[in-house]
Amino acid sequence: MTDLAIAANGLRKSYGDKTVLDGVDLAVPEGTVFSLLGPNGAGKTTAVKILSTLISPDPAGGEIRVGGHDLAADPQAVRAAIGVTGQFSAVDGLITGEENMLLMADLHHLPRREGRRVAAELLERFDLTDAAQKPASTYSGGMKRRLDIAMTLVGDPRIIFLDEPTTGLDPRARHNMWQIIRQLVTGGVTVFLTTQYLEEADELADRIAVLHDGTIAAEGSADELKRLIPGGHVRLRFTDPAAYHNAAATLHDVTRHDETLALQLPSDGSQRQLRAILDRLDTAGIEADELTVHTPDLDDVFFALTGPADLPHQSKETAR
Ligand SMILES: Nc1ncnc2c1ncn2[C@@H]1O[C@H](COP(=O)(O)OP(=O)(O)OP(=O)(O)O)[C@@H](O)[C@H]1O
Repeated sequence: MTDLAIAANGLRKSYGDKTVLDGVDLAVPEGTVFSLLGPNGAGKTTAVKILSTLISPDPAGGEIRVGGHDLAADPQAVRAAIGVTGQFSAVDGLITGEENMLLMADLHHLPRREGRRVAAELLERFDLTDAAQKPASTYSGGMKRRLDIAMTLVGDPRIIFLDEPTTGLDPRARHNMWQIIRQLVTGGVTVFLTTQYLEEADELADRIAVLHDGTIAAEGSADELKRLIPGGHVRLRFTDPAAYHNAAATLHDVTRHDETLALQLPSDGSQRQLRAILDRLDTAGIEADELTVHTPDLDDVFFALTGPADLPHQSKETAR
């Protein structure tokens, strides 16, 4: 158990008769990124709030340990070991970035000189030195998030909870944030990340748990989760109806889409399989106008596990 930064057995939380978490087990090794993935309202923030001692779990659940400390018996020790950056920023817009940092240093009872040193170092590390004397309300969304994380790091936490850290950020700011998270982990910090972005979990997380209906519907690395579901296929499109019909008769195991003159074949996307398909077409003298390979991604896993999306799912296909 000692190498687990976070360990929870049967985490439960209900509000009235609404069960939000219905027995969630978590095991997050030190120095790794764990991502809790789930649609709106799945209970991600609730899990973060419990693990960071902001709210209590239902008493029926099992033991929860964070940073090696029992959450129920020693919440103070847990608080000392963690940092939390929520969806709603802790940044005070009326004061400057530097003043926000110094406020955190005071909260952590750092001596004045030490507080100034830590604040300056973190502002530099998060590329906020130039903006340090400006009111935080003038910062962009990405700058505010960076300041928020910098403030979290003042207490030098070994475990950081990041609740949807990139929601609302533009792609550049999101990639910057990913870089920051990777650097934190390189420095030995454990990151518990909640996100609605599958790409984010895919990029960052060592392990991903998909939260659905109050329980973990699946857990594993991104690759393990992708292997859980079938869905790899090759799609061939034709403009010539005769070529389309010939191909449908020549190839095995095809699904026909007569309206669009498209054929779909199950495939793992390997070179060997693609060559076999193309060889059969060549031998029959048939030329497809377009060939695309679809490999399952985390979106497919997510929809397979949590039910259909609200919007029609746009399949991601790689043209070859
Ligand atoms: N204090 C509360 N009282 C009653 N219901 C609550 C309370 N806090 C959260 N809930 C409900 O619990 C459910 C889970 O909420 P939570 O904020 O944990 O979801 P989430 O996965 O973080 O969603 P989002 O991605 O939208 O932030 C929601 O249905 C929410 O309405």
